[in-house]
Amino acid sequence: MFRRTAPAEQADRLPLTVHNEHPVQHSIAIEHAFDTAHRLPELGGKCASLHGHSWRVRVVVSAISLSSDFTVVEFGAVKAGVRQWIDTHLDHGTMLGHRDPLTAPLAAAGCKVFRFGSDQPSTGPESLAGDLAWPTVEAVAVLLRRVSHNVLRDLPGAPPHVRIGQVVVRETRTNSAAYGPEEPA
Ligand SMILES: Nc1nc2c(c(=O)[nH]1)N=C([C@H](O)[C@H](O)COP(=O)(O)OP(=O)(O)OP(=O)(O)O)CN2
Repeated sequence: MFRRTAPAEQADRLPLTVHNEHPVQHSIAIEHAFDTAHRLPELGGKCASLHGHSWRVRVVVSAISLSSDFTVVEFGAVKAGVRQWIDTHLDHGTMLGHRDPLTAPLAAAGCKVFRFGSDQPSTGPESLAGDLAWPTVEAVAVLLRRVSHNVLRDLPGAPPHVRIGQVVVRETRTNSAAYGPEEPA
């Protein structure tokens, strides 16, 4: 015979869980698009040639409970911060490995260049990709999760229980990479 594990009148007061493992979470997501070139010489073939993509990024922000205004965090503030960083450092620019010989001529021609894998700057935007040797879509997802984390950290009055969840970066209609905790089912 089927038996309840708790009396019905107590059930509403039990902690909410999914599969008894993950706490139930609230999450929101913001998206942005940017047009940026890259090349991946270590992969060889056509990826070694300088080429561009219309990239899309989706950033999940999650919280175990809502703030007093019944939000995880206000959309606009997160979106503005992530968009501003991407538009300043990546959009209409070129992402290269730091030893890529194209870096110097592109920069000399006044083109925006963002170097991955450069451990030279210990601060500044490129330091966020210092341990990422090449601008693969996987590495761009790691970079943009770090960027999103910093945006959230620097929001005035950011609630301490709010976290950046999974970041998904899409470089083409068929190719994408995700980084960060999976969203609870
Ligand atoms: N794991 C990864 N593999 C590849 C990456 C990457 O970042 N991570 N990047 C590339 C290239 O950037 C390339 O632009 C995309 O490659 P590919 O899908 O082979 O090319 P198409 O978009 O032209 O593919 P079609 O679906 O045939 O049009 C390669 N691999």
